[in-house]
Amino acid sequence: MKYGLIGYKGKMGNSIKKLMDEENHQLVYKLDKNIEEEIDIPQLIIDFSNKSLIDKVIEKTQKYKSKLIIGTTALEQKDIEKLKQISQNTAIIQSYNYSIGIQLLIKAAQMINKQTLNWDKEISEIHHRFKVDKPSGTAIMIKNSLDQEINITSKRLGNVFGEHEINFSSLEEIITIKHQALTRDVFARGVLKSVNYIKDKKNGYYTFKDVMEG
Ligand SMILES: NC(=O)C1=CN([C@@H]2O[C@H](COP(=O)(O)OP(=O)(O)OC[C@H]3O[C@@H](n4cnc5c(N)ncnc54)[C@H](OP(=O)(O)O)[C@@H]3O)[C@@H](O)[C@H]2O)C=CC1
Ligand SMILES: O=C(O)C1=N[C@H](C(=O)O)C[C@H](O)C1
Repeated sequence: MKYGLIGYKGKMGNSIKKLMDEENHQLVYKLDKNIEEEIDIPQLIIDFSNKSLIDKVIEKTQKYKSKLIIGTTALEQKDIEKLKQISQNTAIIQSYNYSIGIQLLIKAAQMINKQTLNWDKEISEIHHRFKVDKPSGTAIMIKNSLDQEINITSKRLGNVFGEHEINFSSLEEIITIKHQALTRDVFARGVLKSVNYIKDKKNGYYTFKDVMEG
């Protein structure tokens, strides 16, 4: 598939390009801070850049009439609404976390949450020192999946790829569930899975949960 990569010089961009190359996809459009290169019309745009670029991402998706897989976090509700609007004319997959493990963690958390409604709950996340947004998009996604106000604490340490922990506590016991990303490739592999999912989709707004249940 001919694809474009926005944020292609970044940590995720590098990981995604490596895996897309292995699957013989062709990178025909690149956009990063100091470069824009168009070799051909991309059928799909993949965006792992920065929320400040969202209008440019939408503009390019509309210009090329391409499909879109977006992983950039810290989007505002108005940005999500714009993506849903343009998904009437193309297929879009949006997720703050493309790892299979986090989808399973959310399922487990929802099951536990149903049985512990009056328990104390806390979400904590740790990421590398270069991460510009706080809390992580994944922590927000977990909180939203439990549909209740839950405190989130964040740490920015070294080169941590992504750790998310949820604690459920009564006065007599604690349940802790945790996910650790050991490589950025875990997210890139979820993007590859999403590329195969979106191939035959005409239009619509999808999440990585839809891809997993595909
Ligand atoms: N959904 C998921 O599964 C995952 C999502 N993410 C998210 O993906 C995004 C990127 O993460 P990561 O790759 O670690 O970040 P990086 O900072 O390594 O990469 C971001 C890239 O986008 C470029 N960029 C940033 N701002 C602009 C701008 N205003 N104009 C043009 N280019 C810009 C950066 O260029 P420069 O380096 O020159 O600033 C860089 O090349 C983040 O939002 C992160 O939270 C990360 C991992 C997994
Ligand atoms: O910036 C990162 O690295 C990550 N960001 C995403 C988030 O904000 O949840 C996903 C993952 O945890 C890695």
